[in-house]
This record gives sequence, structure tokens and C-alpha cells, in this order.
Amino acid sequence: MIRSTVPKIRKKFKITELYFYLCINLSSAHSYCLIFVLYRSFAYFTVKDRLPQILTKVIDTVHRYKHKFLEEYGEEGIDGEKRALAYFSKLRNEMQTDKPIIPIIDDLPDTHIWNEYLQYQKSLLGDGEQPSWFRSPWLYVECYLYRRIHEGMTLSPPISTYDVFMEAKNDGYLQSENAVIALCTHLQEFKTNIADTSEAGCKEAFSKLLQVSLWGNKCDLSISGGQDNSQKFSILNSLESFKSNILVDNTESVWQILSQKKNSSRRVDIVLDNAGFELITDFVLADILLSLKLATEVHFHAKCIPWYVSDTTKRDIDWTIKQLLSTNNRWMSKCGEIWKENLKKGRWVYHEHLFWTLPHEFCSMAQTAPDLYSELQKSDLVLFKGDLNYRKLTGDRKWDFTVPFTQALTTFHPAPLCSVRTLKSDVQVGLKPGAGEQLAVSETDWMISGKYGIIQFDASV
Ligand SMILES: O=P(O)(O)OC[C@H]1O[C@](O)(CO)[C@@H](O)[C@@H]1O
Ligand SMILES: [Mn+2]
Repeated sequence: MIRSTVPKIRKKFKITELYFYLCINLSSAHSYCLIFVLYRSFAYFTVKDRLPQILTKVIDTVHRYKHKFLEEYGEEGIDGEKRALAYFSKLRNEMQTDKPIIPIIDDLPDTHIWNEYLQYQKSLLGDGEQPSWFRSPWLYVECYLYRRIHEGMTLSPPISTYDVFMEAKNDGYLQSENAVIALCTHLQEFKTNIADTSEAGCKEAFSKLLQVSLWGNKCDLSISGGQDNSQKFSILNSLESFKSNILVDNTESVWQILSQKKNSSRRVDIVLDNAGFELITDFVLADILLSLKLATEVHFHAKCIPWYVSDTTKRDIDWTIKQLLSTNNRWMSKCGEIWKENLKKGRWVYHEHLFWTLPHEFCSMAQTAPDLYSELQKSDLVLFKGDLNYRKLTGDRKWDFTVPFTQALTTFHPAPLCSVRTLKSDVQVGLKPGAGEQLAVSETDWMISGKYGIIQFDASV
């Protein structure tokens, strides 16, 4: 059991407890209710069903690419494919039979950090106990799975650099094309009249695009187990009706911080989440930040390795801009041109750091990745996109719903920051007394359905 070093936490169901109740107490009548509650935990469902489903899709993808590997690398490509498939089948078996978590054996810059973290997990258990797939914190095992998938490819040359989620990410973008067109059109048309737009009009435009970026976060391929989860229609017309689903809306504070010194140099950082439609919504937001002179530089932080199926890597950014440039839709290609130029001229800056693909909570960033922490300290506002970032911001603990966001962040205060996230896991803070409980009465899945969202700000540094 992981213990928090911070006060006022609610105990989180650990997979450990759950597994043992299921195995040992199934016949005991008094524990029946408990089993039921635990059995319904999202963590358990994720590790038992969703992660094996994702891994099965990876196996299928690598298998389907056999001919491409043969074409590209000859027989060695086939050997690589076989090695990767054997690795993934073994990994799936380890996960499904609750084998101990084993050290990472590839030789990448983060390998030793992962192995030290495993030692740390061991130290939290009793003597002789081993962390295993069902006896470890959810955040850790889920991140570990993606790192093992990366290891599986790394150890399978010559196909090592192939992104096993690339196809799903690309398809997600292509299936969202109508929504992308609507958004690019909206942005560029707004910008043609920007000089005549009042302060109130600018604020409204910003607020709208911040909401679009929020709802763009519904489209992740991890929650859907790798299945299509694209945005099929424009969300611009639905914003008004979605507004009541924003449980914490600190847009006003975000606006205040950005508009107070308009025209002076200001840096906004966006810690990106998913590629596909969500990435377009983030680019649109970054574009309006510059166009409204709310920021002079936007810094993007992406993942160095394929992660949580749909998370954005450098390849996804390049691919997305290429796609925009190659269409014959006027506004899409215009967006592509402007965004490419922004990156070239340094108005948009791309960053990668391996800390984003570690299992660590963000409150350990200052120790584990001091260079990244100092980089974020240069920012006037850091936007954290998505659910996984929220879990890491809050340490993925079962906080009381009413605990202030600033308290759940514990020591993580590099700069004013804002989480823009749809709820897809069972952690939420900063709600009004009774609000969470009331939602739970009518919608048991309110924390995991993606129907609700937050724009949650914290200014303490
Ligand atoms: O892309 P996001 O918003 O970080 O969501 C990732 C998903 O993966 C999860 O970790 C569950 O697998 C949830 O937190 C969330 O549903
Ligand atoms: Mn994601």
C-alpha cells in the first residue's frame, strides 16, 4: 500500500487488495459487498481487461506489418517481427497471470530510473513481497506497460523505431477530418476580423477555444482500448450545451493572468496529450494565444516514446502538419502553413523530456528532473492537457473531492498552471461540498465517462 506523505487523503483501493479479495474471499459472505465494490474499480477493470486488449491490438498491428518489414529490411525485418511478437505474447502472459514486475533490460537513458523505481516499489511492500501486475499502484503498472511495449520494440531490431500506435493515431486524425475542417475554418475566419474585435469578443473567442481544447481531450485511444474514438462532428456548436459539464471552470483566472500585461513578452507552455483531433485543438489554442497577443511564445511538451496509445510524439506533430499542408481545403492548409512557420521561427517551441514517460508523480519532478522543472519555471502559464497529467499532478490519490487543487499538487508549483482535462479516472479535487457525491447518485460513471471536464487553475508558485 502506498502511503501519502500529505494529509487529508482518502484511501485509494489498490489493486493488491482487490486481487486478494477476489482470490481468497470469494466464498466468504461478509466480504461479498466489498468484492463487489472492488470488482467495479476502474483500476481493476483497466489492468484486467483494457490493457490486455491494447496489447492484443499491438500484437495484431505488428503482425499485419510483416510484409512492410520484409519489404523494408528483408529477412531481418521478419526476424525482428518474430522477436517483437514473442516478447509481446510473453508480456501479455505476465500481465494476465499476475507475474512479478521485472526490471527493464534495454539500455536507454531512462532504464536505470525505471529499475530504481521498481526497487522503491519493493521497499513499500513487506519483506519478501514482490510488486506484481495486480499488486502495485495502478499508475505505476499502467505506465510500466507502455515502457515494456517500448522495450519490446527496442529489443527487436531492425524494426525498433516503428511506432506500434502510429496507425491508430493516424486513423484517429483522418476520421476527425470534418471536425478539423470546421475548427480551422472558425479560427482563420475569426482572425480575418481580429483587428476590429472588442476586448469582450477576444475574451469570448479565447474562452471558446479553451473549451474546444478541453473537449478535444475526449478523443483518446487509451480509454477506448485502442478503438476508434475520433471526433466525428464539429464541437463548436455544442459548447454552450456542454458548459454545465465543466465541473470547475477557472477560465476567468487564466484570462486574467494572460491579459494583464498584454503585448509584453509572455510564455505559455502546453504539456500535450493526445495526437489526432486533440492535437489540432491544442494548435488552434496556441494560434489564438499568439494572434490575440496573450502570449509571445508557446512551448509544447510531447512524449519521446509511444505512450498511452494516442499520446503525441514529434513524429505525430510533423505528420499532422504535413497532412494539413497536403489538403485542398483552404483553411486547413493555411493553418498548416502558419503552424509550420511558427515552429520554424521559434514562436512555437518543441520540447521532449523523458520525465513525461516515467511513472513519477509531478511533485517529484524537482528532484527527478530538475532541468525540466527549471524550464517550466520560465513559463507564465503551464497548461496540462488530459487525464493522465491530472493523475500525475494530484499523485493519483483518492483525495476528498473538496480538497483544494493547490493542496493536491503538494510541492509542484513551478509556475501558474491549469489542468484542462476530461474526467476519465477516479481522482478529482477542488469541488464544492457535496457536488461529487451528488453526481455519483445519478451517474455512477461520472468520473470515467469523459462526459465531464475541468479547467482548473492554480497560481501558487
Ligand atoms: O489521454 P488521457 O486524457 O491522459 O487519458 C488517458 C487514459 O488512460 C487512463 O490512464 C486509463 O487507462 C485514464 O487516466 C485515461 O482514461
Ligand atoms: Mn493520452
